[in-house]
Amino acid sequence: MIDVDGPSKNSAVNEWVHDVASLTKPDSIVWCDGSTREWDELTKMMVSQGTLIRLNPEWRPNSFLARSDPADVARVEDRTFICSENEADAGPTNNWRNPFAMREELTHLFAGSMRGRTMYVVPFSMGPVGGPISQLGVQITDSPYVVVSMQLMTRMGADALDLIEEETPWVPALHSVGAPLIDEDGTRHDDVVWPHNSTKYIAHFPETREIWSFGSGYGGNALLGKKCFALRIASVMARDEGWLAEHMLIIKITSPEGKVYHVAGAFPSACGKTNLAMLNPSIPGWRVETIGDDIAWMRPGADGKLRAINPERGFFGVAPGTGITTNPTAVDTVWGNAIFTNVALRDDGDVWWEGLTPKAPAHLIDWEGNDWTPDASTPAAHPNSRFTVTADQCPTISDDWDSPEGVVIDAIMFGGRRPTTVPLVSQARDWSHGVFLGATMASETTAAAEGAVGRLRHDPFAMLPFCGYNINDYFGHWLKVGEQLGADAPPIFSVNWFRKDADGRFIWPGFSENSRVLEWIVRRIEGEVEVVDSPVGKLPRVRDFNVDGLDLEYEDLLSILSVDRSAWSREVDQIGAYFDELAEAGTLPTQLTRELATLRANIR
Ligand SMILES: Nc1nc2c(ncn2[C@@H]2O[C@H](COP(=O)(O)OP(=O)(O)OP(=O)(O)O)[C@@H](O)[C@H]2O)c(=O)[nH]1
Ligand SMILES: O=C([O-])CC(=O)C(=O)O
Ligand SMILES: [Mn+2]
Repeated sequence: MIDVDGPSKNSAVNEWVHDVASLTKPDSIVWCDGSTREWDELTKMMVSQGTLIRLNPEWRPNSFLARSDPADVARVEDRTFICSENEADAGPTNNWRNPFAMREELTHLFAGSMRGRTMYVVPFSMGPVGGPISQLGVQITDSPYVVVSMQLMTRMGADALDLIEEETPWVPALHSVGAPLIDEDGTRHDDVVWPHNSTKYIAHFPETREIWSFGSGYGGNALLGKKCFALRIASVMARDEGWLAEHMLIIKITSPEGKVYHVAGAFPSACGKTNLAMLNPSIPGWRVETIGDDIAWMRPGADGKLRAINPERGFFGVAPGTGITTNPTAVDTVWGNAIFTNVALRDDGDVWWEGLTPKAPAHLIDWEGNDWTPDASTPAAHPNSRFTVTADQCPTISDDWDSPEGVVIDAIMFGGRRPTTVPLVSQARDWSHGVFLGATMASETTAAAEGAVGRLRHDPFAMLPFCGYNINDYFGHWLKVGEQLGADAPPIFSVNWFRKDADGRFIWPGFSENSRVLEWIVRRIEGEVEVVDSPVGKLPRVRDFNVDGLDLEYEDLLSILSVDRSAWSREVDQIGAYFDELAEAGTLPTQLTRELATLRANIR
């Protein structure tokens, strides 16, 4: 029998751990302290079990490769549920389940699910430990891979546990891979390299601020501080408390004049946040530093300005396409102390993925553990393969990246993967138009989630898979925050790096050249450049756009800086249909229908 007297000062934490252990029946319980020793022991154990492969320390010290089961490689959106008491509160974009029914179903699944395994208790802080915007949680998991990943991705361990006093709010986050090693009749099985269950549930209870995740060991399904807490549960907290929990990067920009700006940007999964967060400007005199690459918590501060923190401690970044030319900063960041999941293994014991170097090595072991040569018909690394590493290893990390009060946000960007229609950059006329730009974002799907890739879908605010409540109310909440900020509300911009030509090639070179767009945004913040008014927003005058040294045909630049009226006329119809769909399951703010009417009138 397990003792209820746990090490937490909060009796509810100890009781919950006790109750979960009684339900899941692990062999043992370990309270994680986040120490180097714990990391060393767990990684060593996983190497001996085959879950991790130690990379050659000469090239990649203290680093590991994990190969997941091919059936557990990405977020599972169709298995993700918002279990609010009323279905209407989950809204038109979420899968809903009755919380009582879901709890019952999950209780059955979790019963005995940790038999033969160790149950780890992982206290963590999202945001700097003890910070005014930070939040505390405790994850229970039977996956040591999740424990070491949480150590890189959150402030995990003894310090976080210490802060959870009897009355301190904390979020319980329960996780099991759902692969017990002992049957009910007592038969013991051998473990597999990547245990998971073909039945998966990523369940959220917004009213009681709880997370239950079953059956997956991968990324956003299993590292519960990230998408489940810092976005889905936090978006509900933010609605109730007047702040914003967003799928956004945060950067610090220093102009040649030495003036500093902080910019936040929402892009859907695998659409360029990490790359922009680590941008190496191609234009002289400009500097970009990293604050966050995936999540921003933003709050109107005492001075009335919008302040943001990155609640994470590390990066869980897309590997393919991250290379020495596209993102040398990320390549430098992962020099060591990193976990790589589903990338390829080189013969010299280092890692490789498509796009890391221009030429593939002559021989590799691919992400499924098979021999691979450059003439293979499948990629060596899975398209959603990832690196996990702490942010403090990033050479461009900003001094204020872990400032507990956060940084003042001077501009907000929204961007999707749009091969047509949406210009390279435009500025919203005002906050309400900016909310319309966020609400009408669409993007081609990527490998970050299970399902077809390259299908255009609406992804409002890049939050489609992450908003924990009714999206109509979420739009309303954004409008309210704007009203509160008033004249201090930052300007909002739409960007699109992904326009393609008739041959399917990207027109805009992207990556470090995106600094030219940032320059224009800064010039707009300063009121130094005029705009061209267009039906879709304020566009740059071509003469203001810095093209020095840029390898791009003038015609091509014009095409991505202008409005294609016939494409926009189709877009308006699509937005209209989407808004109708959303409004069937909630109250779409009238400001947004008005914005659409204005756009429709102007585009004809
Ligand atoms: N063409 C083009 N591709 C880009 C650009 N920026 C990023 N990408 C590609 O987009 C893919 C994903 O980019 P990331 O920056 O990792 O995406 P993310 O938004 O951080 O994704 P999540 O971690 O899934 O939320 C990579 O393959 C990049 O190479 C760009 O400016 N132009
Ligand atoms: O959650 C994940 O697995 C990775 C991620 O950032 C996303 O999908 O947006
Ligand atoms: Mn993300």
